[in-house]
Amino acid sequence: MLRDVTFAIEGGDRLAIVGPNGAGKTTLLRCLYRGVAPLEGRVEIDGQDMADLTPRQVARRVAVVLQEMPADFPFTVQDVVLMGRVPWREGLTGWTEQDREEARHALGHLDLLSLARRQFSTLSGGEKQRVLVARALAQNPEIVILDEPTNHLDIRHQLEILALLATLRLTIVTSLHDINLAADFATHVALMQSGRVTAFGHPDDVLTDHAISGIFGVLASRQRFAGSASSQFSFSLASS
Ligand SMILES: Nc1ncnc2c1ncn2[C@@H]1O[C@H](COP(=O)(O)OP(=O)(O)OP(=O)(O)O)[C@@H](O)[C@H]1O
Repeated sequence: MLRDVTFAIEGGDRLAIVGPNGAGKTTLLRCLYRGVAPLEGRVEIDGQDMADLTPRQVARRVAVVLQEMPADFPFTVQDVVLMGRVPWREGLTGWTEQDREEARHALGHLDLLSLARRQFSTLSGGEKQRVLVARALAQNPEIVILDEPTNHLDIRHQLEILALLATLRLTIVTSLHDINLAADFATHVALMQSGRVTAFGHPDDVLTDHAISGIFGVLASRQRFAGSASSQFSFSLASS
């Protein structure tokens, strides 16, 4: 259950939702892409209540990359990425050249062209994750919502996917467990605990030692490096 959640982001912002297991990150994301309707309150996109939009109107503006992957999915990588074009399809016509071009472009962006003809079900977890991001990009959305997009990825692909998302002129809303990745990637952070957003703002203002220590029940300490904008959190158990 979410309570008292109010925030706004602008086009082009990158929002990371950070918080412990069960804090409500996935539930908040579901509300944002209209996977569930809020019991109270509303989600607006450009001042319009999302509930007033058709699923197709939402899908043309918002692409979603979820953690759950279909186990047995008899499609090739190329087919899966083309599915991102469904909201743009008119009537019962087949794929247009533009659909195929958008899909190719997205596959190239995610370094997946060599896997285009493979069965999706035969890919590794990380490869599947990249295919689902490619499908979201082929959808040509304004907003991409991702639930733990780096979950199955090795460190290089984690950095690559977040760097790619950061270079696209899209609005990104993503849950992230890795606080260091969130601090580097996001323009805004929403810190969540027990269904509430307890802090919202610039990563430097929200991701403080005190806030992270309190919310996760650990000792968090952020080290900043001389002459560099980057920083690194280190963590230890509060009792150790
Ligand atoms: N469909 C549901 N019915 C009942 N409770 C639910 C449902 N979905 C989520 N919850 C509960 O709501 C709370 C928030 O869950 P949510 O999945 O949003 O957390 P989360 O922050 O994404 O957690 P995690 O980091 O573990 O993925 C949890 O206590 C969860 O058990």
